[in-house]
Amino acid sequence: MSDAPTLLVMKFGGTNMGDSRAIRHSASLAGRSVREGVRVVVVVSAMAGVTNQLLQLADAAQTGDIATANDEIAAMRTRHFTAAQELGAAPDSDTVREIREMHETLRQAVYGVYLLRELTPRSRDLIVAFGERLSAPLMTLALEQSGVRAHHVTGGEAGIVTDTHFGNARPLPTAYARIKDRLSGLLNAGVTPVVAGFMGETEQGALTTLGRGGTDFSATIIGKALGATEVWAWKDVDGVMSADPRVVKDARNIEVLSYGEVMELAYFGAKVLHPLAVTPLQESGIPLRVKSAADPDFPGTLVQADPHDDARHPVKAVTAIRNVSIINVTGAGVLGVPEVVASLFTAIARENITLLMVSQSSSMSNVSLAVQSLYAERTVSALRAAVSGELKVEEQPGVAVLAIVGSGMRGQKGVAAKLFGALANDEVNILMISQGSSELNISVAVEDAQVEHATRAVHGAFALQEVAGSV
Ligand SMILES: Nc1ncnc2c1ncn2[C@@H]1O[C@H](COP(=O)(O)OP(=O)(O)O)[C@@H](O)[C@H]1O
Ligand SMILES: N[C@@H](CC(=O)OP(=O)(O)O)C(=O)O
Repeated sequence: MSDAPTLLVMKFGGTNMGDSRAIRHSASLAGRSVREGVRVVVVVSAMAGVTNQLLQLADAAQTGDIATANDEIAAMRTRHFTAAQELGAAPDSDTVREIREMHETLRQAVYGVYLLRELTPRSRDLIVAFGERLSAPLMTLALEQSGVRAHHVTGGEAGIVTDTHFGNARPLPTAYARIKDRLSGLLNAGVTPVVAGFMGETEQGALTTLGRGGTDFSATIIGKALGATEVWAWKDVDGVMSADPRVVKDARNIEVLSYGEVMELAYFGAKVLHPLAVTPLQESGIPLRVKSAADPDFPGTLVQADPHDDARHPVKAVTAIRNVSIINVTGAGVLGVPEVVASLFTAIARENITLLMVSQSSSMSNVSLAVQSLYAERTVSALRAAVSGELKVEEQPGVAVLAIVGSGMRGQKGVAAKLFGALANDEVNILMISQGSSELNISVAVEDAQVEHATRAVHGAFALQEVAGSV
């Protein structure tokens, strides 16, 4: 960064909000910049594990198991009370009262699901967003305790107005002016806004969520709205790594990535960022920094507009999506008819299912589609309905998609050969192959049981442990 930042949006994820110690440390990271005269907006995720717990208890209520749902809510309340107490909240404080009231509202919402035995995407969103609504007051408390004036708001109160795609909502163009309007007052008054991430609300005021991992997206939406100097996503890793460090022990931090590269990585399973997180930053060119909360002075990964290529190392990272199914559509001759292929894709689009990979045999007797196994049944039914018995539609489960990513592979010869060679040496069978015309990635479908050692083999073959981060 050449100039000192004037406004930073800082995102803290579930791990960095996991307990009172983690929250106090996160608050100290934000406080450090505030004390240096930087205006900071803090965006928080739910305490680690809470989002999954909320999803599970909502399902329990829907199936009639209200006792389990209530036990989970009680355990969650204890966890938030404990954190508040450890952060110094008195039993009669605003924070404790707010946490108590929110759990009561949550209990009522879950009871409604139990009575109706119905969990709509809209009610699931309302329930699942309580995690972030509950962690925001804890961050405010920690900031106030460290001498930073702070005030928390929900995503809707912060101005994040979205469409009505519950569970996967997108900001409306009007959101940006509204966010600026809502948050500037606090910032101008010297108050640090704490925004509950992951959520927005419709024009009618119904709560929406932005998809799993959506707090990254909340932060970049706010960053764009306020014209932030940078957006900082604090993580439990050094930055974006050359592979998932849980799978590849010697994965290295990548110093610089382009928006496009990060999107490919996130799309192909690198859980480190939400796939759409960089999209709000693309037009304005605002950089995103992925930083380690454990090592705040380490520069982490800078994500920016320009590619930063190193001709010697065209591939920057290897990543994988697990739990994938290949859907094979076969039927000699029929698939050669353009209308038939069009009807397959129309059926998929109608179901709003994301295709991870597509390939068609040149004899036109087979089309293979890779989808997350979660959507396999729906995909098979939709395709069978679309081709009405003329073609065979079958699921092949137990697949994973492995991708190598890097803008430097554009026009480079031998990259695919090296990938296939590494997989062959490791006795990994390739089920499908695809390369986008942008040449930012090459992806292959392999058996899920082989994906971890395949990832390590590919990481080694491209010598990522030696070069990533040293560009
Ligand atoms: N290429 C990668 N680089 C860094 N982390 C990765 C990568 N792929 C997967 N991960 C995983 O992503 C995790 C961080 O993402 P996440 O837990 O969603 O962050 P947070 O909740 O703190 O925002 C890491 O613990 C790591 O295991
Ligand atoms: N809590 C939400 C949103 C989120 O972004 O969380 P995290 O930052 O912990 O990945 C989720 O689990 O999906």
